[in-house]
Amino acid sequence: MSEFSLATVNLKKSFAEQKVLKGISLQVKRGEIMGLLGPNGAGKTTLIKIIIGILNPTAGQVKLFGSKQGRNISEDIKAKIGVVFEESNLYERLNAYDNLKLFAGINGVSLKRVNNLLAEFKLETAAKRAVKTYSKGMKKRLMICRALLADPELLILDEATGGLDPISAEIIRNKVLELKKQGKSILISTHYLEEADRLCDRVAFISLGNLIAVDKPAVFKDSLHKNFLELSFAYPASNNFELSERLKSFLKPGEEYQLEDESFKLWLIIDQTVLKRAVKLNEEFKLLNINRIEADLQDVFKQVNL
Ligand SMILES: Nc1ncnc2c1ncn2[C@@H]1O[C@H](COP(=O)(O)OP(=O)(O)OP(=O)(O)O)[C@@H](O)[C@H]1O
Repeated sequence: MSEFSLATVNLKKSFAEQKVLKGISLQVKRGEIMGLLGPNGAGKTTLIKIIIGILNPTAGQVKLFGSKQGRNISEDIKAKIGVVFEESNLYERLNAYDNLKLFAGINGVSLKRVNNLLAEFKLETAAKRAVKTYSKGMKKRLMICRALLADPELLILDEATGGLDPISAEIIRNKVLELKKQGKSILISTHYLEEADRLCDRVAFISLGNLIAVDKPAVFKDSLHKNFLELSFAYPASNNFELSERLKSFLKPGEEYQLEDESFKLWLIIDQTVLKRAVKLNEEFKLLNINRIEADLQDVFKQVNL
């Protein structure tokens, strides 16, 4: 059994003169949640379409569960993959139950599983209502149910969590984490960096068809060395010049301050001396607020896509 559910090897794709993928080699391990991040037009959807065999690559290879794929992906491999795209693939006039029943019939899946999925995704009470009356979040939950009918080993979500209400987003997130616990692999393409940070074991940054970097979110964030204590102190705006001079002499290189109406803020680098220095300031000024500021994936995204 291969360690990887999915591997692409130097995958390239051109549409006429436009080189959309320029040699992507990406691996998703079993039991791993991999995030695919990148600006609009980076090539994320094209990559996913090649992985599941909707598009053929111009060059390179896709390996699924250890086996090299040719032009057509075999039916038994297809059955191990569930995919959710941004656009709906549901029958709007049918209700949720009949939608799933239809696809369950095609895939030889039991009606018990249909009922279980509707319950897990909190769609039981609406199951007999036409899908056209559903909210965006409910439709998305149903699309995921559809993708999970055949209990796939690899679930691919392309922009599947965008613009959802918090309840639907939470149901989907919890389900993704549960699937991971069962040893399934999940590839998520998303613009929601906070979500990628919370969910993904590793994230891959794609820009202009190149794979820029792949690593754990924490490794990317740590690499930015953004780790500050943000302190706010009260200060009557009487002698700003004197205060500025005082703060300039206090701050280390890389630290900053900002004067506000009745207060000032400063950002101290978190190191072994930070608490001692914060206490010293607190003897001089009245402390209003204290926060820890760390890099997030938004900062990493900006850095990577410069
Ligand atoms: N069938 C096609 N024919 C021609 N060009 C295409 C085709 N499909 C995609 N492209 C182009 O390939 C580039 C990458 O598109 P893709 O949809 O893969 O990006 P993406 O990273 O998924 O973007 P987004 O985040 O906006 O969904 C875009 O410039 C797009 O116009």
